[in-house]
Amino acid sequence: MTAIETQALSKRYGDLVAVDGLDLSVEEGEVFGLLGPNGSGKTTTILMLLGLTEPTSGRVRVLGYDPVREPLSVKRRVGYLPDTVGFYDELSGRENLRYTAALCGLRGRSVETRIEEALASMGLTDAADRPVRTYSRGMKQRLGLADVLLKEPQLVILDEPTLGLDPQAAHEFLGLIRSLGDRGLTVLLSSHLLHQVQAVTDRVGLFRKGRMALVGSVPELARQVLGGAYRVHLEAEGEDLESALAGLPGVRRVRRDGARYLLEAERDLRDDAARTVVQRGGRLLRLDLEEPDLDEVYRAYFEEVPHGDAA
Ligand SMILES: Nc1ncnc2c1ncn2[C@@H]1O[C@H](COP(=O)(O)OP(=O)(O)OP(=O)(O)O)[C@@H](O)[C@H]1O
Repeated sequence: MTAIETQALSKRYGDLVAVDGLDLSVEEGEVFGLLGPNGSGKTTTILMLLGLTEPTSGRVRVLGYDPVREPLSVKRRVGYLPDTVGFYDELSGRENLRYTAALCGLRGRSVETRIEEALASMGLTDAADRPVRTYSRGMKQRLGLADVLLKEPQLVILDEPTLGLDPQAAHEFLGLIRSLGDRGLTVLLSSHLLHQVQAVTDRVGLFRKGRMALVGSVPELARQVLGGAYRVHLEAEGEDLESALAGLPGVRRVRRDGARYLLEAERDLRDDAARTVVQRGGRLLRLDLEEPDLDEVYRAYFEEVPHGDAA
Protein backbone atom coordinates (compact mmCIF):
# COMPACT_ATOMS: atom_id res chain seq x y z
CA MET A 1 0.00 0.00 0.00
CA THR A 2 1.04 3.59 -0.50
CA ALA A 3 1.50 5.23 2.89
CA ILE A 4 1.55 8.83 1.66
CA GLU A 5 0.13 10.08 -1.58
CA THR A 6 -0.32 13.65 -2.73
CA GLN A 7 -1.52 14.88 -6.09
CA ALA A 8 -1.11 18.48 -7.21
CA LEU A 9 -1.04 19.48 -3.57
CA SER A 10 -0.71 23.23 -3.03
CA LYS A 11 -0.70 25.65 -0.16
CA ARG A 12 -0.79 29.42 -0.51
CA TYR A 13 -0.35 32.04 2.15
CA GLY A 14 -1.77 35.10 0.42
CA ASP A 15 0.46 35.69 -2.60
CA LEU A 16 3.10 33.29 -1.40
CA VAL A 17 2.98 29.76 -2.78
CA ALA A 18 4.56 27.62 -0.03
CA VAL A 19 3.80 24.26 -1.72
CA ASP A 20 3.19 24.23 -5.45
CA GLY A 21 1.49 21.26 -7.11
CA LEU A 22 3.28 18.55 -5.16
CA ASP A 23 3.05 14.94 -6.32
CA LEU A 24 4.57 12.70 -3.70
CA SER A 25 4.26 9.00 -3.15
CA VAL A 26 5.84 7.13 -0.24
CA GLU A 27 5.43 3.37 -0.05
CA GLU A 28 4.67 1.47 3.13
CA GLY A 29 7.85 0.41 4.91
CA GLU A 30 9.96 3.03 3.19
CA VAL A 31 12.26 5.53 4.91
CA PHE A 32 11.87 8.68 2.83
CA GLY A 33 13.88 11.89 3.19
CA LEU A 34 12.43 15.30 2.35
CA LEU A 35 15.31 17.59 1.58
CA GLY A 36 15.49 21.22 0.66
CA PRO A 37 16.74 24.65 1.56
CA ASN A 38 15.03 26.71 4.29
CA GLY A 39 11.62 27.92 3.24
CA SER A 40 11.24 25.40 0.41
CA GLY A 41 7.98 24.02 1.83
CA LYS A 42 8.94 20.92 3.81
CA THR A 43 7.22 21.86 7.06
CA THR A 44 4.11 23.10 5.27
CA THR A 45 3.89 19.74 3.47
CA ILE A 46 4.20 17.86 6.75
CA LEU A 47 1.51 19.99 8.38
CA MET A 48 -0.85 19.20 5.49
CA LEU A 49 -0.14 15.48 5.83
CA LEU A 50 -1.03 15.68 9.51
CA GLY A 51 -4.20 17.65 8.92
CA LEU A 52 -2.77 20.55 10.92
CA THR A 53 -3.10 22.94 8.02
CA GLU A 54 -5.57 22.75 5.17
CA PRO A 55 -4.37 22.51 1.57
CA THR A 56 -5.42 25.31 -0.77
CA SER A 57 -5.91 22.73 -3.52
CA GLY A 58 -4.97 19.19 -4.52
CA ARG A 59 -5.41 15.81 -2.95
CA VAL A 60 -3.69 14.14 -0.03
CA ARG A 61 -4.04 10.67 1.46
CA VAL A 62 -2.20 9.34 4.47
CA LEU A 63 -2.57 5.59 5.09
CA GLY A 64 -5.63 5.81 2.89
CA TYR A 65 -7.27 8.62 4.92
CA ASP A 66 -7.94 12.23 4.05
CA PRO A 67 -6.27 14.32 6.79
CA VAL A 68 -8.74 17.17 6.24
CA ARG A 69 -11.88 15.08 6.62
CA GLU A 70 -10.59 12.29 8.82
CA PRO A 71 -7.98 13.95 11.04
CA LEU A 72 -8.54 11.56 13.96
CA SER A 73 -8.01 8.45 11.84
CA VAL A 74 -4.71 9.97 10.68
CA LYS A 75 -3.71 11.11 14.16
CA ARG A 76 -4.30 7.66 15.62
CA ARG A 77 -1.96 6.00 13.13
CA VAL A 78 0.71 8.61 12.59
CA GLY A 79 3.43 9.57 15.04
CA TYR A 80 4.79 13.09 14.63
CA LEU A 81 8.03 14.37 16.10
CA PRO A 82 8.34 18.14 15.61
CA ASP A 83 11.77 19.79 15.71
CA THR A 84 11.34 20.62 19.39
CA VAL A 85 9.36 18.37 21.66
CA GLY A 86 7.66 19.76 24.74
CA PHE A 87 7.77 17.68 27.92
CA TYR A 88 6.94 18.38 31.53
CA ASP A 89 10.38 19.22 32.88
CA GLU A 90 9.69 18.31 36.49
CA LEU A 91 8.24 14.91 35.61
CA SER A 92 10.49 11.97 34.84
CA GLY A 93 10.74 10.44 31.38
CA ARG A 94 8.56 7.56 32.49
CA GLU A 95 5.93 9.90 33.98
CA ASN A 96 5.83 11.92 30.78
CA LEU A 97 5.18 8.75 28.79
CA ARG A 98 2.44 7.73 31.24
CA TYR A 99 0.84 11.10 30.64
CA THR A 100 0.96 10.59 26.87
CA ALA A 101 -0.45 7.08 27.26
CA ALA A 102 -3.39 8.46 29.25
CA LEU A 103 -3.98 11.13 26.60
CA CYS A 104 -4.02 8.47 23.90
CA GLY A 105 -6.51 6.46 25.93
CA LEU A 106 -4.08 3.58 26.50
CA ARG A 107 -4.98 1.66 29.65
CA GLY A 108 -4.27 -1.47 31.62
CA ARG A 109 -1.15 -3.23 32.78
CA SER A 110 0.17 -3.62 29.25
CA VAL A 111 0.69 0.15 29.18
CA GLU A 112 3.53 -0.12 31.69
CA THR A 113 5.11 -2.82 29.53
CA ARG A 114 4.79 -0.66 26.45
CA ILE A 115 6.37 2.28 28.26
CA GLU A 116 9.20 0.08 29.48
CA GLU A 117 9.80 -1.23 25.96
CA ALA A 118 9.68 2.23 24.41
CA LEU A 119 12.19 3.54 26.96
CA ALA A 120 14.46 0.54 26.44
CA SER A 121 14.38 0.77 22.64
CA MET A 122 15.53 4.39 22.93
CA GLY A 123 18.28 3.58 25.44
CA LEU A 124 16.57 5.49 28.25
CA THR A 125 16.00 2.76 30.83
CA ASP A 126 18.64 4.11 33.23
CA ALA A 127 17.40 7.70 32.95
CA ALA A 128 13.70 6.80 33.02
CA ASP A 129 13.06 8.01 36.57
CA ARG A 130 15.06 11.23 36.39
CA PRO A 131 13.27 14.55 35.80
CA VAL A 132 13.32 15.53 32.14
CA ARG A 133 14.96 18.85 33.04
CA THR A 134 18.17 16.88 33.65
CA TYR A 135 18.08 15.34 30.15
CA SER A 136 20.40 16.44 27.33
CA ARG A 137 18.83 17.54 24.04
CA GLY A 138 19.71 14.15 22.55
CA MET A 139 17.93 12.37 25.39
CA LYS A 140 14.87 14.59 24.98
CA GLN A 141 14.76 13.73 21.28
CA ARG A 142 14.98 10.04 22.11
CA LEU A 143 12.20 10.46 24.67
CA GLY A 144 10.25 12.20 21.89
CA LEU A 145 10.66 9.13 19.71
CA ALA A 146 9.70 6.83 22.60
CA ASP A 147 6.61 9.01 23.04
CA VAL A 148 5.74 8.70 19.36
CA LEU A 149 6.24 4.91 19.39
CA LEU A 150 4.00 4.43 22.39
CA LYS A 151 0.85 4.52 20.32
CA GLU A 152 2.34 2.01 17.88
CA PRO A 153 2.01 4.16 14.77
CA GLN A 154 2.19 2.85 11.21
CA LEU A 155 3.87 6.01 9.98
CA VAL A 156 6.35 8.27 11.76
CA ILE A 157 6.99 11.81 10.56
CA LEU A 158 10.06 13.61 11.83
CA ASP A 159 10.78 17.28 11.15
CA GLU A 160 14.49 18.13 11.39
CA PRO A 161 14.99 15.53 14.14
CA THR A 162 18.71 16.07 14.58
CA LEU A 163 18.58 19.85 14.88
CA GLY A 164 20.86 20.98 17.68
CA LEU A 165 22.30 17.53 18.38
CA ASP A 166 26.06 17.09 18.52
CA PRO A 167 27.51 14.74 15.86
CA GLN A 168 27.60 11.72 18.17
CA ALA A 169 24.02 12.20 19.40
CA ALA A 170 22.86 12.85 15.82
CA HIS A 171 24.55 9.66 14.66
CA GLU A 172 22.89 7.62 17.40
CA PHE A 173 19.52 9.17 16.70
CA LEU A 174 19.79 8.40 13.00
CA GLY A 175 20.59 4.79 13.87
CA LEU A 176 17.34 4.68 15.84
CA ILE A 177 15.43 6.12 12.88
CA ARG A 178 16.93 3.46 10.60
CA SER A 179 15.88 0.79 13.09
CA LEU A 180 12.27 1.97 12.75
CA GLY A 181 12.51 1.34 9.02
CA ASP A 182 14.02 -2.08 9.66
CA ARG A 183 11.00 -2.86 11.86
CA GLY A 184 8.74 -2.19 8.89
CA LEU A 185 7.52 1.27 9.90
CA THR A 186 7.13 3.93 7.26
CA VAL A 187 9.24 6.98 8.06
CA LEU A 188 9.17 10.45 6.55
CA LEU A 189 12.10 12.56 7.62
CA SER A 190 12.73 16.20 6.76
CA SER A 191 16.20 17.64 6.94
CA HIS A 192 18.71 19.82 5.21
CA LEU A 193 21.64 17.69 6.39
CA LEU A 194 22.39 15.61 3.36
CA HIS A 195 24.94 13.18 4.75
CA GLN A 196 22.62 12.27 7.57
CA VAL A 197 19.68 11.72 5.27
CA GLN A 198 21.72 9.67 2.84
CA ALA A 199 22.79 7.34 5.64
CA VAL A 200 19.28 6.31 6.70
CA THR A 201 16.84 6.77 3.83
CA ASP A 202 15.75 4.46 1.00
CA ARG A 203 14.73 7.38 -1.22
CA VAL A 204 14.89 11.13 -1.06
CA GLY A 205 12.94 13.98 -2.60
CA LEU A 206 14.65 17.30 -3.23
CA PHE A 207 12.39 20.28 -2.65
CA ARG A 208 12.82 23.58 -4.37
CA LYS A 209 10.41 26.48 -4.07
CA GLY A 210 7.51 24.28 -3.01
CA ARG A 211 8.07 21.78 -5.81
CA MET A 212 9.64 18.36 -5.82
CA ALA A 213 12.62 18.88 -8.07
CA LEU A 214 14.03 15.33 -7.97
CA VAL A 215 12.96 12.03 -6.40
CA GLY A 216 14.78 8.73 -6.15
CA SER A 217 17.40 6.68 -4.37
CA VAL A 218 20.79 8.33 -4.07
CA PRO A 219 22.29 6.21 -6.91
CA GLU A 220 19.30 7.09 -9.12
CA LEU A 221 19.65 10.79 -8.43
CA ALA A 222 23.39 10.56 -8.99
CA ARG A 223 22.71 8.95 -12.36
CA GLN A 224 20.27 11.70 -13.33
CA VAL A 225 22.33 14.61 -12.12
CA LEU A 226 25.94 13.47 -12.29
CA GLY A 227 25.72 11.07 -15.22
CA GLY A 228 27.40 8.08 -13.63
CA ALA A 229 26.24 7.05 -10.19
CA TYR A 230 29.30 4.92 -9.44
CA ARG A 231 32.81 6.17 -9.85
CA VAL A 232 35.59 3.65 -9.98
CA HIS A 233 39.13 4.93 -9.51
CA LEU A 234 41.67 2.69 -11.12
CA GLU A 235 45.42 2.95 -11.45
CA ALA A 236 47.10 0.52 -13.84
CA GLU A 237 50.02 0.08 -16.20
CA GLY A 238 49.29 -1.49 -19.57
CA GLU A 239 48.53 -0.93 -23.25
CA ASP A 240 45.20 0.22 -24.69
CA LEU A 241 43.42 0.08 -21.37
CA GLU A 242 41.37 3.20 -21.93
CA SER A 243 39.34 1.89 -24.86
CA ALA A 244 38.92 -1.54 -23.25
CA LEU A 245 37.60 0.01 -20.04
CA ALA A 246 35.33 2.37 -22.00
CA GLY A 247 33.84 -0.68 -23.75
CA LEU A 248 32.69 -2.38 -20.53
CA PRO A 249 28.90 -2.59 -20.21
CA GLY A 250 27.64 0.12 -17.86
CA VAL A 251 30.54 2.49 -18.33
CA ARG A 252 29.39 6.00 -19.20
CA ARG A 253 32.71 7.75 -19.45
CA VAL A 254 36.40 7.16 -18.83
CA ARG A 255 38.72 9.97 -17.84
CA ARG A 256 42.41 9.34 -17.93
CA ASP A 257 45.37 11.03 -16.34
CA GLY A 258 48.52 9.01 -17.10
CA ALA A 259 48.13 5.64 -15.39
CA ARG A 260 45.07 6.83 -13.48
CA TYR A 261 41.57 6.23 -14.78
CA LEU A 262 38.24 7.42 -13.50
CA LEU A 263 35.30 5.32 -14.70
CA GLU A 264 31.84 6.86 -14.41
CA ALA A 265 29.49 3.93 -14.44
CA GLU A 266 25.94 2.77 -13.83
CA ARG A 267 27.02 -0.03 -11.53
CA ASP A 268 29.88 -1.17 -9.37
CA LEU A 269 32.09 -2.78 -12.00
CA ARG A 270 35.32 -3.18 -10.08
CA ASP A 271 35.43 -6.92 -10.91
CA ASP A 272 35.11 -6.34 -14.65
CA ALA A 273 37.62 -3.51 -14.60
CA ALA A 274 40.21 -5.60 -12.76
CA ARG A 275 39.68 -8.51 -15.15
CA THR A 276 40.09 -6.24 -18.15
CA VAL A 277 43.44 -4.96 -16.91
CA VAL A 278 44.71 -8.46 -16.17
CA GLN A 279 43.47 -9.91 -19.47
CA ARG A 280 45.37 -7.19 -21.34
CA GLY A 281 48.53 -8.17 -19.51
CA GLY A 282 48.46 -4.97 -17.48
CA ARG A 283 49.40 -4.41 -13.86
CA LEU A 284 46.72 -3.22 -11.45
CA LEU A 285 48.03 -0.73 -8.88
CA ARG A 286 44.86 0.59 -7.29
CA LEU A 287 41.11 0.03 -7.50
CA ASP A 288 38.56 1.98 -5.44
CA LEU A 289 34.85 2.56 -5.57
CA GLU A 290 33.54 6.00 -4.75
CA GLU A 291 29.95 5.72 -3.55
CA PRO A 292 27.56 8.31 -4.94
CA ASP A 293 27.27 11.23 -2.61
CA LEU A 294 24.04 13.11 -2.04
CA ASP A 295 25.97 16.25 -1.20
CA GLU A 296 27.49 16.22 -4.65
CA VAL A 297 24.14 15.54 -6.32
CA TYR A 298 22.56 18.41 -4.45
CA ARG A 299 25.35 20.84 -5.24
CA ALA A 300 25.50 19.83 -8.89
CA TYR A 301 21.72 20.07 -9.24
CA PHE A 302 21.41 23.49 -7.67
CA GLU A 303 24.48 24.76 -9.55
CA GLU A 304 23.44 23.38 -12.93
CA VAL A 305 19.97 24.83 -12.85
CA PRO A 306 20.25 28.58 -12.31
CA HIS A 307 17.79 28.79 -9.43
CA GLY A 308 19.50 31.60 -7.59
CA ASP A 309 17.48 30.81 -4.47
CA ALA A 310 19.20 27.60 -3.43
CA ALA A 311 20.52 27.67 0.11
N1 LIG B 1 1.75 30.38 8.58
C1 LIG B 1 2.41 30.94 7.56
N2 LIG B 1 2.03 32.14 7.07
C2 LIG B 1 2.67 32.71 6.03
N3 LIG B 1 3.73 32.15 5.38
C3 LIG B 1 4.16 30.96 5.83
C4 LIG B 1 3.53 30.29 6.93
N4 LIG B 1 4.17 29.12 7.14
C5 LIG B 1 5.16 29.07 6.20
N5 LIG B 1 5.15 30.16 5.42
C6 LIG B 1 6.06 30.41 4.29
O1 LIG B 1 5.96 29.33 3.40
C7 LIG B 1 7.23 29.01 2.83
C8 LIG B 1 7.57 27.56 3.11
O2 LIG B 1 7.84 27.40 4.49
P1 LIG B 1 8.16 26.02 5.20
O3 LIG B 1 8.26 26.28 6.67
O4 LIG B 1 7.19 25.01 4.75
O5 LIG B 1 9.57 25.66 4.61
P2 LIG B 1 10.65 24.60 5.09
O6 LIG B 1 11.16 23.97 3.87
O7 LIG B 1 10.08 23.75 6.14
O8 LIG B 1 11.76 25.53 5.69
P3 LIG B 1 12.64 25.35 7.02
O9 LIG B 1 13.71 24.38 6.67
O10 LIG B 1 13.16 26.73 7.22
O11 LIG B 1 11.71 24.90 8.10
C9 LIG B 1 8.21 30.01 3.44
O12 LIG B 1 8.39 31.07 2.53
C10 LIG B 1 7.51 30.46 4.69
O13 LIG B 1 7.90 31.78 5.02
